[in-house]
Amino acid sequence: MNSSTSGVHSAGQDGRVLIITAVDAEREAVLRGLGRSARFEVIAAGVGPAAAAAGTAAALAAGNYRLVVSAGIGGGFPGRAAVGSIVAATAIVAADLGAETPEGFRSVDELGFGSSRLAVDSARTARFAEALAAAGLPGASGPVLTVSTVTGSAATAEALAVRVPGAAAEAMEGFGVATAAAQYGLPVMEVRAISNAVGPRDRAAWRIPEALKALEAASTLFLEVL
Ligand SMILES: O=C(O)c1cccc(C(=O)CC[C@H]2O[C@@H](n3cnc4c(=O)[nH]cnc43)[C@H](O)[C@@H]2O)c1
Repeated sequence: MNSSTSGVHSAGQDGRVLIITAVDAEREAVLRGLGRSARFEVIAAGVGPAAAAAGTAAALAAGNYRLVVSAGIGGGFPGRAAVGSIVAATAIVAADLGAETPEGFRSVDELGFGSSRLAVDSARTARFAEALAAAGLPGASGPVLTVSTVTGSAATAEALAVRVPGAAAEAMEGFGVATAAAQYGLPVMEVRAISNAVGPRDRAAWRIPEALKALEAASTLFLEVL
């Protein structure tokens, strides 16, 4: 057992909720919010959709879960999700999965190779969004994009917003987590605490401590909603 899977949340128990983060700082924020509840397992699986899918699949093969949640920090689309707010995904979209053509980007859907959009557990997502509002936490809902490259220009941000109408946030793991969950027939959710705006790269402007605090606050609501 490594440091990312050890602790009070790894006690064997049926029907738990599996929460996948990318890095340990996110995992620790989620654990602070959850307290000592044994209903949850929280694993830091690594950055990006491949690590997320592999880590999720390995956890699902080893345990008994009823729900999978992709959680962490993320970029918020201007006008949709402000820094410090919490986004509940209404869909999980692999926004850069496709082909570049002379006519522009073509998604895997258009290419006939599958779907770049996976459904979330809409009932639990709605309950979570209601709980955010009731707790007075700043929240937003909308599709959350999974990208392999963090957006770093206004042009890409605009292209993604056009590609996925209503896009609220982007991150790098949701589609991998959701793909693994789907293979096990399990419902999935994605929750992102916004650390930065999607747009021109300005790493110094990322508000990671604030986002981790928001992630911790959001995770307290998992106890009542999930
Ligand atoms: O440096 C730190 O202390 C630190 C603490 C927690 C997390 C990080 C990360 O850099 C995690 C990488 C993670 O962040 C997500 N993310 C955040 N903003 C964006 C974005 O604008 N576009 C795409 N992904 C974003 C992503 O899911 C990465 O896994 C550092």
